[in-house]
Amino acid sequence: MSGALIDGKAAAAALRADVAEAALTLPRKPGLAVVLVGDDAASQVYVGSKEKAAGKANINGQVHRMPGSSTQAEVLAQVKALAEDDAVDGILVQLPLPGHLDADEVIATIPPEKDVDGLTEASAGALVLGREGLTPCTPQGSMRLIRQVMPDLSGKHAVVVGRSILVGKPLALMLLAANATVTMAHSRTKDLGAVCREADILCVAVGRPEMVTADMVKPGAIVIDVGINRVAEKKLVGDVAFEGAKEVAGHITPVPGGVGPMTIACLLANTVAASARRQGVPVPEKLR
Ligand SMILES: Nc1nc2c(c(=O)[nH]1)N[C@@H](CN(C=O)c1ccc(C(=O)N[C@@H](CCC(=O)O)C(=O)O)cc1)CN2
Repeated sequence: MSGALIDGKAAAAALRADVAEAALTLPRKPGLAVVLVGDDAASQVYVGSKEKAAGKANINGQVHRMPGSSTQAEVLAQVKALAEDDAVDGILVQLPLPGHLDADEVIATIPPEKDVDGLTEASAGALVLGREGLTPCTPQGSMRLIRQVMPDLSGKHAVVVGRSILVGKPLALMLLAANATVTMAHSRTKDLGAVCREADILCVAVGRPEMVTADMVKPGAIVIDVGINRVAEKKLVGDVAFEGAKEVAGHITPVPGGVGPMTIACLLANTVAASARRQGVPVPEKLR
Protein backbone atom coordinates (compact mmCIF):
# COMPACT_ATOMS: atom_id res chain seq x y z
CA MET A 1 0.00 0.00 0.00
CA SER A 2 1.36 3.40 -0.98
CA GLY A 3 2.36 5.78 1.78
CA ALA A 4 0.30 8.89 2.44
CA LEU A 5 1.61 12.09 0.88
CA ILE A 6 2.57 14.84 3.33
CA ASP A 7 1.26 17.95 1.55
CA GLY A 8 3.83 20.67 2.19
CA LYS A 9 2.10 23.14 -0.12
CA ALA A 10 -1.14 22.98 1.86
CA ALA A 11 0.68 23.18 5.20
CA ALA A 12 2.71 26.16 3.96
CA ALA A 13 -0.44 27.95 2.76
CA ALA A 14 -2.06 27.45 6.17
CA LEU A 15 1.00 28.78 7.98
CA ARG A 16 1.26 31.79 5.63
CA ALA A 17 -2.39 32.60 6.41
CA ASP A 18 -1.64 32.49 10.14
CA VAL A 19 1.40 34.72 9.59
CA ALA A 20 -0.60 37.26 7.54
CA GLU A 21 -3.25 37.45 10.29
CA ALA A 22 -0.63 37.75 13.05
CA ALA A 23 1.28 40.48 11.20
CA LEU A 24 -1.80 42.72 11.28
CA THR A 25 -1.95 42.53 15.08
CA LEU A 26 1.48 44.19 15.50
CA PRO A 27 1.79 47.94 16.17
CA ARG A 28 4.05 48.36 13.11
CA LYS A 29 4.22 46.36 9.87
CA PRO A 30 7.07 43.80 10.05
CA GLY A 31 10.06 44.33 7.75
CA LEU A 32 12.16 41.61 6.07
CA ALA A 33 15.39 42.38 4.19
CA VAL A 34 16.99 39.85 1.85
CA VAL A 35 20.53 40.31 0.55
CA LEU A 36 21.23 38.54 -2.75
CA VAL A 37 24.80 38.60 -4.04
CA GLY A 38 25.37 37.49 -7.62
CA ASP A 39 23.08 35.99 -10.22
CA ASP A 40 22.69 32.33 -9.24
CA ALA A 41 19.51 31.27 -11.06
CA ALA A 42 18.04 29.15 -8.26
CA SER A 43 18.74 31.87 -5.69
CA GLN A 44 16.96 34.41 -7.90
CA VAL A 45 13.88 32.15 -7.94
CA TYR A 46 13.91 31.60 -4.18
CA VAL A 47 14.45 35.27 -3.34
CA GLY A 48 11.66 36.24 -5.72
CA SER A 49 9.36 33.76 -3.99
CA LYS A 50 10.31 35.16 -0.58
CA GLU A 51 9.67 38.76 -1.65
CA LYS A 52 6.26 37.85 -3.15
CA ALA A 53 5.23 35.74 -0.14
CA ALA A 54 6.23 38.51 2.26
CA GLY A 55 3.99 41.01 0.50
CA LYS A 56 1.02 38.63 0.68
CA ALA A 57 1.69 38.08 4.40
CA ASN A 58 1.48 41.78 5.33
CA ILE A 59 5.26 42.01 5.67
CA ASN A 60 7.40 44.72 4.04
CA GLY A 61 9.81 42.65 1.97
CA GLN A 62 12.87 44.32 0.45
CA VAL A 63 15.57 42.68 -1.69
CA HIS A 64 19.08 44.13 -1.92
CA ARG A 65 20.67 42.75 -5.07
CA MET A 66 24.46 43.07 -5.23
CA PRO A 67 26.84 42.17 -8.09
CA GLY A 68 28.68 38.85 -7.85
CA SER A 69 31.92 40.90 -7.86
CA SER A 70 30.98 42.62 -4.58
CA THR A 71 33.78 42.69 -2.04
CA GLN A 72 33.55 41.33 1.51
CA ALA A 73 33.59 44.89 2.84
CA GLU A 74 30.70 45.92 0.58
CA VAL A 75 28.53 42.96 1.65
CA LEU A 76 29.35 43.53 5.33
CA ALA A 77 28.46 47.21 4.94
CA GLN A 78 25.08 46.31 3.41
CA VAL A 79 24.25 43.91 6.26
CA LYS A 80 25.38 46.46 8.88
CA ALA A 81 23.14 49.12 7.33
CA LEU A 82 20.16 46.76 7.60
CA ALA A 83 21.15 45.86 11.15
CA GLU A 84 20.86 49.55 12.05
CA ASP A 85 17.56 50.09 10.21
CA ASP A 86 14.81 50.03 12.84
CA ALA A 87 12.12 49.25 10.25
CA VAL A 88 13.92 45.98 9.43
CA ASP A 89 13.03 43.14 11.81
CA GLY A 90 14.58 40.27 9.86
CA ILE A 91 17.72 39.97 7.75
CA LEU A 92 18.74 37.04 5.60
CA VAL A 93 21.64 36.62 3.24
CA GLN A 94 20.72 34.22 0.46
CA LEU A 95 23.05 31.21 0.32
CA PRO A 96 25.28 30.14 -1.28
CA LEU A 97 27.35 33.31 -1.54
CA PRO A 98 29.98 33.64 -4.31
CA GLY A 99 33.09 31.62 -3.44
CA HIS A 100 35.35 34.62 -2.74
CA LEU A 101 33.16 35.79 0.14
CA ASP A 102 33.41 34.62 3.77
CA ALA A 103 29.83 33.54 4.52
CA ASP A 104 30.56 32.91 8.20
CA GLU A 105 31.70 36.51 8.72
CA VAL A 106 28.70 37.85 6.81
CA ILE A 107 26.22 35.78 8.86
CA ALA A 108 27.99 36.79 12.09
CA THR A 109 27.20 40.43 11.21
CA ILE A 110 23.46 39.80 11.49
CA PRO A 111 22.16 40.81 14.96
CA PRO A 112 20.69 37.72 16.71
CA GLU A 113 17.35 39.47 17.18
CA LYS A 114 17.08 39.90 13.38
CA ASP A 115 18.51 36.44 12.45
CA VAL A 116 15.37 35.05 10.78
CA ASP A 117 17.43 32.30 9.11
CA GLY A 118 18.55 31.09 12.53
CA LEU A 119 22.15 30.69 11.36
CA THR A 120 24.11 32.90 13.80
CA GLU A 121 26.07 31.44 16.71
CA ALA A 122 23.56 32.99 19.11
CA SER A 123 20.64 31.23 17.37
CA ALA A 124 22.53 27.94 17.17
CA GLY A 125 23.52 28.26 20.83
CA ALA A 126 19.93 28.88 21.88
CA LEU A 127 18.86 25.75 20.00
CA VAL A 128 21.58 23.63 21.64
CA LEU A 129 20.68 24.98 25.09
CA GLY A 130 16.93 24.59 24.57
CA ARG A 131 16.31 28.31 24.96
CA GLU A 132 13.90 30.56 23.02
CA GLY A 133 15.35 31.70 19.71
CA LEU A 134 14.97 31.85 15.96
CA THR A 135 15.47 28.45 14.28
CA PRO A 136 16.50 27.71 10.69
CA CYS A 137 13.56 27.65 8.28
CA THR A 138 13.94 24.30 6.56
CA PRO A 139 14.39 22.25 9.77
CA GLN A 140 11.53 24.19 11.38
CA GLY A 141 9.33 23.43 8.36
CA SER A 142 10.35 19.77 8.49
CA MET A 143 9.37 19.58 12.16
CA ARG A 144 5.99 21.15 11.48
CA LEU A 145 5.30 18.48 8.85
CA ILE A 146 6.49 15.66 11.12
CA ARG A 147 4.31 16.86 13.99
CA GLN A 148 1.28 17.00 11.68
CA VAL A 149 1.65 13.23 11.26
CA MET A 150 3.08 12.36 14.69
CA PRO A 151 2.51 14.95 17.45
CA ASP A 152 4.38 12.90 20.08
CA LEU A 153 7.87 11.67 19.12
CA SER A 154 8.67 10.08 22.49
CA GLY A 155 10.13 6.61 22.04
CA LYS A 156 10.52 7.09 18.30
CA HIS A 157 13.84 6.67 16.48
CA ALA A 158 14.71 9.49 14.10
CA VAL A 159 17.58 9.28 11.63
CA VAL A 160 18.89 12.46 10.00
CA VAL A 161 21.10 11.89 6.95
CA GLY A 162 23.28 14.94 6.40
CA ARG A 163 24.97 17.32 8.84
CA SER A 164 24.80 20.81 7.29
CA ILE A 165 24.37 23.92 9.43
CA LEU A 166 21.33 24.85 7.32
CA VAL A 167 19.42 21.58 7.82
CA GLY A 168 20.99 18.41 9.29
CA LYS A 169 22.47 19.66 12.54
CA PRO A 170 19.58 21.95 13.61
CA LEU A 171 16.98 19.35 12.57
CA ALA A 172 18.69 16.70 14.71
CA LEU A 173 18.61 19.08 17.69
CA MET A 174 14.92 19.88 17.13
CA LEU A 175 14.07 16.16 16.98
CA LEU A 176 16.03 15.64 20.21
CA ALA A 177 14.13 18.50 21.84
CA ALA A 178 10.92 16.75 20.78
CA ASN A 179 12.06 13.61 22.70
CA ALA A 180 12.91 11.47 19.70
CA THR A 181 15.95 9.18 19.88
CA VAL A 182 18.19 10.68 17.21
CA THR A 183 20.89 9.20 15.00
CA MET A 184 22.92 11.49 12.73
CA ALA A 185 24.24 9.80 9.59
CA HIS A 186 26.56 11.26 6.97
CA SER A 187 29.04 10.42 4.21
CA ARG A 188 31.34 8.54 6.62
CA THR A 189 28.55 6.35 8.10
CA LYS A 190 29.10 2.61 7.65
CA ASP A 191 26.19 0.61 6.16
CA LEU A 192 23.96 3.65 5.73
CA GLY A 193 21.11 1.41 4.57
CA ALA A 194 21.05 -0.49 7.84
CA VAL A 195 21.04 2.76 9.82
CA CYS A 196 18.21 4.22 7.72
CA ARG A 197 16.12 1.05 8.08
CA GLU A 198 16.06 1.60 11.86
CA ALA A 199 14.26 4.94 11.44
CA ASP A 200 10.65 5.54 12.39
CA ILE A 201 11.30 9.05 11.05
CA LEU A 202 13.85 9.30 8.21
CA CYS A 203 15.01 12.80 7.25
CA VAL A 204 17.31 13.12 4.24
CA ALA A 205 19.24 16.31 3.46
CA VAL A 206 22.37 15.42 1.49
CA GLY A 207 21.96 17.07 -1.90
CA ARG A 208 22.37 13.78 -3.83
CA PRO A 209 19.49 12.95 -6.24
CA GLU A 210 17.49 9.87 -5.18
CA MET A 211 20.29 8.52 -3.01
CA VAL A 212 17.95 6.89 -0.51
CA THR A 213 16.07 4.00 -2.10
CA ALA A 214 13.06 1.93 -1.03
CA ASP A 215 15.21 -0.84 0.48
CA MET A 216 16.61 1.74 2.93
CA VAL A 217 13.18 2.65 4.34
CA LYS A 218 11.54 0.90 7.29
CA PRO A 219 7.97 -0.14 6.38
CA GLY A 220 5.55 2.48 7.68
CA ALA A 221 8.23 5.10 8.40
CA ILE A 222 7.74 8.85 8.02
CA VAL A 223 10.10 10.01 5.26
CA ILE A 224 11.03 13.71 5.08
CA ASP A 225 12.90 14.49 1.86
CA VAL A 226 14.70 17.82 2.12
CA GLY A 227 16.63 17.44 -1.12
CA ILE A 228 16.01 19.77 -4.08
CA ASN A 229 18.01 18.52 -7.07
CA ARG A 230 17.46 19.84 -10.59
CA VAL A 231 18.22 16.85 -12.84
CA ALA A 232 16.83 18.30 -16.08
CA GLU A 233 15.51 21.63 -17.39
CA LYS A 234 12.08 21.12 -15.85
CA LYS A 235 12.66 18.21 -13.48
CA LEU A 236 13.29 18.45 -9.74
CA VAL A 237 13.91 15.36 -7.61
CA GLY A 238 14.67 14.94 -3.95
CA ASP A 239 17.35 12.95 -2.14
CA VAL A 240 14.89 10.05 -1.87
CA ALA A 241 13.84 7.83 -4.81
CA PHE A 242 10.20 8.80 -4.33
CA GLU A 243 8.38 6.29 -6.57
CA GLY A 244 9.88 3.28 -4.80
CA ALA A 245 10.04 4.74 -1.29
CA LYS A 246 6.38 5.77 -1.27
CA GLU A 247 5.38 2.09 -1.56
CA VAL A 248 7.18 1.32 1.73
CA ALA A 249 6.83 4.52 3.76
CA GLY A 250 3.79 5.27 5.91
CA HIS A 251 4.02 8.97 5.06
CA ILE A 252 6.37 10.79 2.69
CA THR A 253 7.02 14.35 1.50
CA PRO A 254 7.16 14.90 -2.26
CA VAL A 255 9.70 17.05 -4.11
CA PRO A 256 8.53 19.55 -5.21
CA GLY A 257 5.61 20.29 -2.91
CA GLY A 258 6.97 19.09 0.40
CA VAL A 259 9.54 20.75 2.63
CA GLY A 260 10.46 23.49 0.14
CA PRO A 261 7.31 25.61 0.49
CA MET A 262 7.54 25.25 4.28
CA THR A 263 10.97 26.92 4.17
CA ILE A 264 9.48 30.15 2.93
CA ALA A 265 6.43 29.99 5.22
CA CYS A 266 8.69 29.49 8.25
CA LEU A 267 10.86 32.44 7.20
CA LEU A 268 7.74 34.62 7.31
CA ALA A 269 6.75 33.17 10.68
CA ASN A 270 10.25 33.92 12.01
CA THR A 271 10.00 37.49 10.69
CA VAL A 272 6.70 38.19 12.48
CA ALA A 273 8.03 36.58 15.67
CA ALA A 274 11.21 38.69 15.48
CA SER A 275 9.13 41.80 14.83
CA ALA A 276 6.86 41.11 17.81
CA ARG A 277 9.87 40.71 20.12
CA ARG A 278 11.52 43.89 18.78
CA GLN A 279 8.25 45.79 19.20
CA GLY A 280 7.87 44.52 22.76
CA VAL A 281 4.63 42.60 22.22
CA PRO A 282 3.96 38.86 22.71
CA VAL A 283 4.73 36.54 19.82
CA PRO A 284 1.33 35.50 18.40
CA GLU A 285 0.37 32.08 19.80
CA LYS A 286 0.00 30.35 16.42
CA LEU A 287 3.61 31.23 15.51
CA ARG A 288 5.30 29.84 18.61
N1 LIG B 1 19.80 32.08 3.48
C1 LIG B 1 19.25 30.93 3.03
N2 LIG B 1 19.68 30.39 1.88
C2 LIG B 1 19.12 29.21 1.46
C3 LIG B 1 18.08 28.60 2.17
C4 LIG B 1 17.67 29.20 3.39
O1 LIG B 1 16.79 28.68 4.12
N3 LIG B 1 18.28 30.36 3.77
N4 LIG B 1 17.44 27.46 1.69
C5 LIG B 1 17.73 26.98 0.33
C6 LIG B 1 16.90 27.60 -0.76
N5 LIG B 1 15.55 27.99 -0.41
C7 LIG B 1 15.40 29.17 0.27
O2 LIG B 1 16.26 30.06 0.24
C8 LIG B 1 14.41 27.36 -0.92
C9 LIG B 1 14.52 26.22 -1.72
C10 LIG B 1 13.36 25.64 -2.29
C11 LIG B 1 12.11 26.19 -2.05
C12 LIG B 1 10.89 25.61 -2.65
O3 LIG B 1 9.78 26.00 -2.32
N6 LIG B 1 11.05 24.71 -3.62
C13 LIG B 1 9.90 24.20 -4.35
C14 LIG B 1 10.31 23.99 -5.80
C15 LIG B 1 10.77 25.33 -6.39
C16 LIG B 1 11.46 25.10 -7.75
O4 LIG B 1 10.72 24.78 -8.71
O5 LIG B 1 12.72 25.22 -7.79
C17 LIG B 1 9.42 22.89 -3.73
O6 LIG B 1 10.28 22.18 -3.12
O7 LIG B 1 8.22 22.61 -3.86
C18 LIG B 1 12.01 27.30 -1.24
C19 LIG B 1 13.14 27.89 -0.70
C20 LIG B 1 19.19 27.27 0.00
N7 LIG B 1 19.55 28.64 0.31
